[in-house]
Order: sequence, then C-alpha cells, then structure tokens
Amino acid sequence: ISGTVVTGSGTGVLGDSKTFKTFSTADGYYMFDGTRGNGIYTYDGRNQTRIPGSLWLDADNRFNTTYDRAAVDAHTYAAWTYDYFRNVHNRNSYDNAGAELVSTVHYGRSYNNAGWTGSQMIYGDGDGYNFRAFSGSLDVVAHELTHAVTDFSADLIYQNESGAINESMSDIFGTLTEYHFNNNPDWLMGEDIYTPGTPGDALRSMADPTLAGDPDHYSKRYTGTQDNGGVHINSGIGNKMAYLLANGGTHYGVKVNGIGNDKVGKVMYRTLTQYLTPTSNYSHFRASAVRAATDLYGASSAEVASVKQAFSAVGVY
Ligand SMILES: Cc1cccc(C(=O)O)c1OC(=O)C1CC1
Ligand SMILES: [Zn+2]
Repeated sequence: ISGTVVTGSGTGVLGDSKTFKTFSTADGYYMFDGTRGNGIYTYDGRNQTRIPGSLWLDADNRFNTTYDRAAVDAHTYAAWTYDYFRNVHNRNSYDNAGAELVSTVHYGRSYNNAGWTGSQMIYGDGDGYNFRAFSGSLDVVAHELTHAVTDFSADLIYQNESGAINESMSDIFGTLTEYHFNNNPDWLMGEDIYTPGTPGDALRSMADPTLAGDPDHYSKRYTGTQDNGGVHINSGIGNKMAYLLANGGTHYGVKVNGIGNDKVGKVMYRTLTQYLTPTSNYSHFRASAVRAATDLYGASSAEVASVKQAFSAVGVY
C-alpha cells in the first residue's frame, strides 16, 4: 500500500499521552512505523489467538479509546526499545539486520501473559485484577524484545540454568531500557501492569528476588521441573548479580563496588552477544562476563573486579 509516514498521538494503558509514527493511506492510518529498521508493525488480535491478526487501522490518527491503549503502548515501547538497542549498543533490531518488529495486542481473552513467539511479540489484556494489558509496561516490552535479541545471539536454551540466564538477560535489559528513558525507572519487573489494585508490588524484584520467593544466591537455586526448570525462578540469581553490579552493596557478607547502569549494559550486552552459548550455565555466565569486562576495561580494571565480586556475592564461581 502507498502512503506517508506521519506522527500519531494517543493514550497509553496508564492514561498517559504519547506520540508515535503511523502510516497515512487512503484507508486511514496504520500502526506501521517505517522509520526504524524494516518497520515496526502493531496488530489487533481482536481477543482471538490467531496471530498476527489485522494491522491496526485508525480513521483519524488519534488513538484515544480504551481499546486503543494497549496498541499505543505496544507500538511506542517497541520503538523506544528499538532505539535503546540501536543508540546504546549499535544493534539494528533484534537480528542486527533491521528485522521487522511485530506485536499483537488484545491477544486472547483476559490473557494473563505476554511473550515472544519466536517471530513476534504477543500481549494479553490481563484479567484486570492480576494484570492490566501487558504492553503498558516498558520493562515488559523490552523484556520480550530481549528474548528475540537472545535468540539471535547466545540463543540460550530456554530451560534450567541457560534458561534462567535467558530470563535474567530479559529482565536486565528490560530494566536498563526503563532507566534509559527515565520511565519511572526501578529494579522491579512489570510493576506498571501487575495487580492494578495494589500499588507498589511487581511481578519480580531484581533488588530482592526473595520478595517473589525467588533465590538471591546460587546455593538456593530451584532444581525441580516446574517453569522449564525454574527459568523465572533462578533468574533471581542473575538479577541480584546485575543489581549489585550496577548499584553496589554487601550481600551474604560479600562487598560489591557498583559500576553503574551504563557499564552493566555494556558488559551484559557483550557477554550476551560475544561469549554466551546455548548451553551456558551460571559458572560460564561468570567466566563470560569477566571476559567481556576484560575486553572493555582491562584485566586489572575496577570493573572486572566488580564483576567477580557480584558473581561471588550470589555464590557463582
Ligand atoms: C508474564 C509472563 C508469562 C510467561 C512468560 C513471560 C516471559 O516473557 O518470560 C512473561 O512475561 C514476563 O515475565 C515479563 C517481564 C514481565
Ligand atoms: Zn521472559
């Protein structure tokens, strides 16, 4: 279809106003952003589970109905996450070749999940009690897109320790993206869409994984078969490591000197894209992060020392 890139405006899941790129055609305005990579496309799942659904079309380029809100945030936050990986890590979309970013909102009925299907993002509306529409949280959108980056780099197998590292990387870059845009940033995951009736809680806390019953030390790792061998449980070990590496602190008697968010982003991005492999476990995660930090800052640098301290603090050697 022929048309022109224009700027649309609308209301997000939290009632906030934002603008984003749309495509003006004879049919109306599509949620297609032609300014980033091979394009960002947002679809309407129409509360069915057929994907991708229909490309979002609006009559007047103003997206202010309640039904529009999930699409506004999925489209906007996909663009922001694209910009984070492009501008901060020089990566052009998840495949580093400009791959189209495809999202489907209103997926299923009261669906309390979000995910990366292997080729696109899907966002449920939530049941309105346990969750609000999942695209309403920037850290969630960046979490899902990071799964795509991981699949096209380390390709960490989504089970047991490699799966926990896969999950932790998604939480890490979800949080770093939130800080990059200063979007009410914190080391919580999904706080904006989790239990709308209960302020201040979240799906997970990276600062204190034990709040969700997840381990904050390797000695406390889950070794059962639930959750693909605890990928959303043992991610707490990597999450606590990253939190300490960025902010510093003493954990189980081990002191960590913080290096700040930006350096954590550089070390973790290089670790993910240059050293981790599909079968990496936590011990290999430590070795890989030490190598990445050594490449970036030198073997005798404070940054390398902090990486070792952070992994030691969570019992990984
Ligand atoms: C809510 C949810 C359910 C199942 C898998 C995921 C998944 O993407 O791993 C998921 O999304 C998250 O964890 C995002 C960060 C809040
Ligand atoms: Zn995930």
